[in-house]
Amino acid sequence: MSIISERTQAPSLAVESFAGTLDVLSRILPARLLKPRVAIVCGSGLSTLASSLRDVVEVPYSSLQGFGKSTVEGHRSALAFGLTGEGDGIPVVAMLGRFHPYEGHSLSTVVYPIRVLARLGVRDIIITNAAGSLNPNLDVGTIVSIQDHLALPNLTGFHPLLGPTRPNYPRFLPLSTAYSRPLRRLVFLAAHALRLPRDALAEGTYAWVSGPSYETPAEGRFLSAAGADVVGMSTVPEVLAAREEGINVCVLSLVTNKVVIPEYKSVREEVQAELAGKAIERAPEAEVSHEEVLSVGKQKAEVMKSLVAKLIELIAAEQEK
Ligand SMILES: O=P(O)(O)O[C@H]1O[C@H](CO)[C@@H](O)[C@H]1O
Ligand SMILES: Nc1nc2[nH]cnc2c(=O)[nH]1
Repeated sequence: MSIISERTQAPSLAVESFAGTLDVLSRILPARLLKPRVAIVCGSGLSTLASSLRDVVEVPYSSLQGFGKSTVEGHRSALAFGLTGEGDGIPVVAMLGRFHPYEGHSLSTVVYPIRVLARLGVRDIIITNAAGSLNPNLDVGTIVSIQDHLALPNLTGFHPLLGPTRPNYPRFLPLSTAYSRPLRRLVFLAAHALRLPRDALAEGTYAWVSGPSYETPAEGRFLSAAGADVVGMSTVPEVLAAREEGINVCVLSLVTNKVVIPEYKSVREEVQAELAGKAIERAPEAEVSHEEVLSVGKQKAEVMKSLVAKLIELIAAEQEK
């Protein structure tokens, strides 16, 4: 998959086979689950976000035309339809696993499920991810409500909305209000209702990179200097497709590791200190791993789950107004 082939394949049109997908869903799902009002995208290690749903019907991606297969550990490959909240319940759909371009998926495949969710009637989407911290104030375990993004791939031609103009879609999508302010407000109200500690939830900007390598320290400093607080390899294409489809977007990043390590010191300083007989303060040389990312996801699963469940309740109440 090269940028050129992405450009020339008219990505937004290539794999659209909505009728088939919707037909399968309408045959499998009971009527009360077929029209979800809110969707969740579960990030790396966060599939348990859907475990608070009841009356769940899981539909494997393999049975849905146009869907790829998630190949990353910590991502399953199914849609989970279910209910949350009291009484009749609020119909919700969760993507248990997403697609990343680094897996070899085209950008059109990456965003295809979002377009299907739009056709099911989803009006609000909560997109979650695991991310590295670029901001010294954001510690591992912090949940970050994303208010903006910095997407170098988009600015340099790797963009999910490239392709011929389509009827009923904006040619030039504005993004200045992509991260819904009303939904971000509800995130903080949900945290308040749950009495989460003040530092459990922060606000910040997400940098999208293609991966699959993690950042070098210099890349981390670069993204931080450019204004990003956390970095990850997903989410932004989904946000763009959701906005193009008219869905309100809320993004929650779980900080799973630090990318910018403030104590960074040069080897030269270390050697000079050593030669001068001074005590050597070695720079930490930690390496991030996907196992570490998944393990933080596991540790924080409960708090993420309760925040998302409360947020859905508040969203549903707003939808009813
Ligand atoms: O963004 P999600 O899918 O949560 O996953 C994040 O974790 C993986 C790296 O550990 C990358 O895929 C990165 O994007
Ligand atoms: N690019 C990137 N993605 C991540 N996902 C979880 N942690 C990281 C990280 O440090 N960098």
